[in-house]
Amino acid sequence: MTTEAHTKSSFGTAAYGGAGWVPRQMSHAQELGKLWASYRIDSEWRTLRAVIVHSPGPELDDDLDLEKSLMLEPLDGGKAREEHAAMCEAYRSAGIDVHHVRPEGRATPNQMFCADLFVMTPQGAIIARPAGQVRAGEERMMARRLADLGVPILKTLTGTATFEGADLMWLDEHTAMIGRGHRTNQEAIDQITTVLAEIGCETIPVDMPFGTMHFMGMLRTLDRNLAVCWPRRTPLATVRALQDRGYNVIFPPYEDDSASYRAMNFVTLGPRKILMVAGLAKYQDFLEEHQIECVPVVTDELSKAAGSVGCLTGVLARDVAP
Ligand SMILES: NC(=O)NCCC[C@H](N)C(=O)O
Repeated sequence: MTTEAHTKSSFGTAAYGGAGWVPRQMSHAQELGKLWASYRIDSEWRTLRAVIVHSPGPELDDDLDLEKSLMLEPLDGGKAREEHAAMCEAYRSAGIDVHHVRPEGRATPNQMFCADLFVMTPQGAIIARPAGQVRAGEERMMARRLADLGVPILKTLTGTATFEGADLMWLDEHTAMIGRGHRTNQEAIDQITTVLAEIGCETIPVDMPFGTMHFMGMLRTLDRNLAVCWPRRTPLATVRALQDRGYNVIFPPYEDDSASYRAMNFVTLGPRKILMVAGLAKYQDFLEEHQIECVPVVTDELSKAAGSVGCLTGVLARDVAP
């Protein structure tokens, strides 16, 4: 039977461009905080508002093959979980919202390193594509949770691109620097350069030395005009780009690889305030001499998995430039 709706012409109706049609009113950027959640970052130092973490579960109790699972030493799952819970509490005490990935099924042992699984931009997230086979798919759990939280996903990497979020740092509101190295390849840099250009941002790639893991370990930003870099490891182009933007670049005392790595693995809570690994008195003294307020958390057990505060923390939202 033919109904009236099927015989009447659709020409001139709103659905086909007629006078009743109301075009979309706002740009994507304007819709952040309205249709989409307002999570975004345009710096590494403005006040931190929200993070995403994965609190490790039974996956750390397995008898892990250290090399295959990219760990440094066997770790005690119970202690690691306690340390992780204390880190989350430190964020909450600082007034920061803590979201959890809650992966479906049993998590993989590195799922807790959330900083590697995405990176935020001024207009949404870029989903990472971890370089090692053992971490493949962790990003899917992150993407699902980000979508649930209302975070727009600007890009999921394709082809054979590999990128880990800890390789991208914001130098200013319009400029990101990416470390090309063990975890992030040129194909990923090309794709990220394109997507960031679409939102008016420039991408500067720099090469990292063999034997290093992430760019995060070479550059941390403490304030609008203060950055800390790893002596002799940070690319010249990074230090110069920071100085050109008015940063005072400081270099902490070098002790040994392990201590220096953990010392750089902090998260900036806001201008001149950081959440850092406890037990690094020399570095803490150095930072305090530069008027940095340090909030220490113990990560002795978690560090055996080759990552610490910075790696465990997916930064979701900071205040943005006015
Ligand atoms: N950003 C980081 O430094 N993440 C640490 C990742 C450790 C993990 N075991 C890995 O090798 O991928």
